[in-house]
Amino acid sequence: MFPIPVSVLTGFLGSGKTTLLNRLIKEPQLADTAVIVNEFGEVSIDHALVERATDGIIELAGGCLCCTVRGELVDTLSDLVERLRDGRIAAMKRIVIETTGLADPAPVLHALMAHPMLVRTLRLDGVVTTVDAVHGARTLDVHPEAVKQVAVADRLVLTKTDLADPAGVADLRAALHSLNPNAKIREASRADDLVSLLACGLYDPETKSVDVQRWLGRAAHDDVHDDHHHHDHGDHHHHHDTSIRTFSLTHPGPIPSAAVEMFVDLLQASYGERLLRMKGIIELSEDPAHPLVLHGVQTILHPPARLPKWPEGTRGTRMILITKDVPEDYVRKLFAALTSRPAVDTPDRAAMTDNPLAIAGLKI
Ligand SMILES: Nc1nc2c(ncn2[C@@H]2O[C@H](COP(=O)(O)OP(=O)(O)OP(=O)(O)O)[C@@H](O)[C@H]2O)c(=O)[nH]1
Repeated sequence: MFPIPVSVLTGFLGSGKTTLLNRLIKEPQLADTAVIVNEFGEVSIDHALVERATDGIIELAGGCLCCTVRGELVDTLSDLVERLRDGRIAAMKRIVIETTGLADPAPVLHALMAHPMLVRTLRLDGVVTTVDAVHGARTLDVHPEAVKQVAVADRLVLTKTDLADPAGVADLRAALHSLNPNAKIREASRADDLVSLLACGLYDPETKSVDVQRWLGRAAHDDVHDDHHHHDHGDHHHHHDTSIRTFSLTHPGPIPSAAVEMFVDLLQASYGERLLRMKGIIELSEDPAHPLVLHGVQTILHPPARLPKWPEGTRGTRMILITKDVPEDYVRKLFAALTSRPAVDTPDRAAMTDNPLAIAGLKI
């Protein structure tokens, strides 16, 4: 039964991790796979979006997998191993951990390679990193986490090549190759043999760049000093990058599609690529029985999808926004106005619809 191979699935915000995971777990050969997804934000959306009828999906709540819930990841894995040992759960062939898009993968890998109990029972079997072909190059320039995710990978999966300009894709491939010459690059649209994507062999930091070895070393250092100086390691940019914020918006009742459209249009027009990620499950007035799933990734709004029914009988609208330099207060007021829940000093939807940009007291 042991050691159980563990795959880490990482990649920047909205780069297609869950989409790939959904394809993977449908493969019959991967039927006995436990999936651990890292939930971000206060409301649960990711769980609803991983398409699996049975359980076997474990959610880690709150924040970034690499820092705040690293302890929780270790606890979850230890607990899983315990339950396997005494037969409380059926044997599994593999564990897949999907990190959040902003996660620095180094501490997660370090935990898997250095934790005394986990190294005996689990075997890190590779890191798969998704890279969005539309935004990838720019994201690598702006977000150091994205560079690390690429650098630690065994396999790089290019997503959204169907939406990208081919010359840009060629440049991106070259950039990826120079960041991580040993990783195989595949296109999600062509990845027919999905199972082989996961089986990478024992994870070997030696084949990675010198930077990766330094990052992993740094993660070890973090462990030793965990209690004392949590936040003073320069590599943890997202802790210090206070301009990046995650917040959620909820509304208990249905929302007209025109209001949803206006909300998303205004946000995208105003903030563009600063709207790093938007993810929502929406109860539409026009069709409340079928949840609408919205995915925004920087400047792109993907075609909305419908779920056949509400997960766990929950209705209403939940949205998660991950933003850079976007005033949360403005977004909240806009959402309140469009959902006809006027906050103090905020006009209602009718007033907004007439002249949405002229909201008293609101500046973009
Ligand atoms: N056209 C196209 N869309 C894709 C592709 N891969 C993913 N998407 C879309 O991109 C959006 C985001 O995909 P997800 O799989 O949720 O991305 P993620 O990396 O899990 O996102 P996070 O929740 O931020 O971690 C969804 O609307 C997907 O349908 C692709 O290869 N082509």
